[in-house]
Amino acid sequence: MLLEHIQTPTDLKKLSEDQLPQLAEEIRQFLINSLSSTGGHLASNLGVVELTIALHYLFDSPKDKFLWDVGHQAYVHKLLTGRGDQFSTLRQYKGLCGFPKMSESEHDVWETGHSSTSISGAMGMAAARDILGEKNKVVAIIGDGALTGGMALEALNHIGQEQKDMMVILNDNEMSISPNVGALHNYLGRLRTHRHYNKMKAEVEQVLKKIPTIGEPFAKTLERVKDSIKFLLVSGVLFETLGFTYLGPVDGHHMHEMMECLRQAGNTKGPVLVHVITKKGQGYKPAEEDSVNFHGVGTYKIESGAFQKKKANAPAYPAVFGETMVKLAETDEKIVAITPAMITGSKLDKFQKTYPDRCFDVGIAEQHAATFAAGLATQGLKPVLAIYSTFLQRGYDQFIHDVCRQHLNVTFAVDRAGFVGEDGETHQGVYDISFMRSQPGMVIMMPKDENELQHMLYTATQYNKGPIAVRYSKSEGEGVPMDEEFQLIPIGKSEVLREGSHVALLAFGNMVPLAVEAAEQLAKEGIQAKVVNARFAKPLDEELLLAINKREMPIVTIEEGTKIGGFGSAVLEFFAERNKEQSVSILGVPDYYVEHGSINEQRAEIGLTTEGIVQAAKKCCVPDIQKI
Ligand SMILES: Cc1ncc(C[n+]2csc(CCOP(=O)(O)OP(=O)(O)O)c2C)c(N)n1
Ligand SMILES: CC(=O)[C@@H](O)[C@H](O)COP(=O)(O)O
Ligand SMILES: [Mg+2]
Repeated sequence: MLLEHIQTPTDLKKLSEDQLPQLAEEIRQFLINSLSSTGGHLASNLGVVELTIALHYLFDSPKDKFLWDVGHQAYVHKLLTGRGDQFSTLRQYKGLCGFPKMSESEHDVWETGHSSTSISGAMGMAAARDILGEKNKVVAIIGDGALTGGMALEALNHIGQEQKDMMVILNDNEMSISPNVGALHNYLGRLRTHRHYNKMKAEVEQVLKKIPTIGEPFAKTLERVKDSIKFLLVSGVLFETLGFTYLGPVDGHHMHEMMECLRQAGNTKGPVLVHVITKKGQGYKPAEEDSVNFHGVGTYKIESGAFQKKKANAPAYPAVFGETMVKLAETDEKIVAITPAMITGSKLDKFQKTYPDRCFDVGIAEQHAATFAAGLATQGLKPVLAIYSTFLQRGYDQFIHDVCRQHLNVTFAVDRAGFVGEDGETHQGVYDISFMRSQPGMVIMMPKDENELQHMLYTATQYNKGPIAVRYSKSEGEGVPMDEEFQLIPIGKSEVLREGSHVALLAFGNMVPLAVEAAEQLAKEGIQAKVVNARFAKPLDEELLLAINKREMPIVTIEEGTKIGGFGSAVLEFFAERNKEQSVSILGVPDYYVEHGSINEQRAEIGLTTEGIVQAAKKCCVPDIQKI
């Protein structure tokens, strides 16, 4: 066994090149075994085994900087940098992070989770190196999916101008989470299919050069002719025009070929783009055949690839979203759906199949997605942008500048709102209430359960006074029955679930069930809590708030979102603006990044639990009640 003797890249370099394919095989088996019980991003990592070995074998991390785009494919990198013994804790609370993490290793020089940032980061490191007069390589490793992210192209554009010595390794497996999309993807396809062109050209040159006297000059002429043809038809002309030396395409699973290509890249001045062709899920048949479902897996049986239990926290709400969208579109032909590369995660597959002309997967392009939605809305259509809370952050200016400011009728179906569990701090959907609330006229809803989600989606597509957001969590749902008919929810109106006179629990969205439980516990201690399903973080139910204030009841607000500028802040502002005395305790995400673990562990860490609500209510009840 070779892998067990590798704790650092120095250990790796002691191997002969001939031993590397065996090491690759051992790493593959390790990943397949380990992730069968922890889950994780299996398929992407199986695709970069040889590439990662070659990079650590040829270059000198951490002096040479490796930046893993998205970072979900950095498990092999972690294995080769001394973290193999931590893989049993992968993506678990206080365990190994599923993405690069500086606090874990000096070899993790750049933290990722959101896509398309590696090339910009690499350019920054290359520019800094040159200013500081240092000598080291800088390598961004980016997938074909991540390359559809606009900022990746911004970075390529800048690098081409600056001509820094650096490498961009394009890991092209034709897949994003789903099959990759876009014109760039089609272009890469032409390069992929013509990779045999290079081989054929080299063979012809070899033969010609053997012909005495005329052979050499003829070969050169032919070279020029062929290069111009290649340049026009199949070369990395896009990248070469941007000022990169384009190398490849190279077989990313052929260790020797890749080593040769990376050596050449390492000896090439200026920016180099190495086009590596890999297979997502390489070496594990179930993942090769279904890399979509093996992109991010829960636990599975190794022999068959059968998933043992749904991915941790299999969310209930996206399925309701997907079903509701199909129903709504049946009777409203103006409804169109947009997803930035998350068609399966957002459960828009059925909508895409049913209404292919009204479903747009724009690739990993959240900025474009938001402004594209704005464009659709200007023409009277009803775009529904299905977007994870955390990824909406990528389209924030477009949200403000193109949608809100123009008061366009765009529905934001903000999925994975709140804690997301194992993906951790880069993916927590805890800022959207705060960053959306700042926009004049914005409407922000969150359902207490799956049934209310369908009504909120219906309400949003009927609403025509500007943008509206329905956020829903990664919770496993409440399993409530679904009404047959859609109901309109009056904008800004809350729902009182339980009357009480000692304290008012204003719960937003998926926090409502916790508040109901807390009220039942409080009642056992003689404290009568009023429980309100807030439904809206904007606009607030002013009538309800004033009535609570009039009865001098303390308020506890509860939201799975940052306390800074969230729903609780809105309630505080409401009373402050009216110079009203009012006790408000805000339960929410404190001012720090909550790391990976299960959703329940994350909630427990910050006291966003039934017990946490009980304690907060007791603390703010009127003094004589506290004696109870
Ligand atoms: C800004 C942003 N949007 C969406 C995602 C979700 N996401 C994670 S991986 C992925 C696909 C990445 O495809 P690619 O870069 O080709 O990597 P592969 O998994 O094929 O190795 C997507 C869309 C993300 N991480 N960041
Ligand atoms: C790495 C990445 O950003 C995605 O794969 C993300 O992990 C998907 O999240 P869900 O599993 O919640 O769809
Ligand atoms: Mg890919």
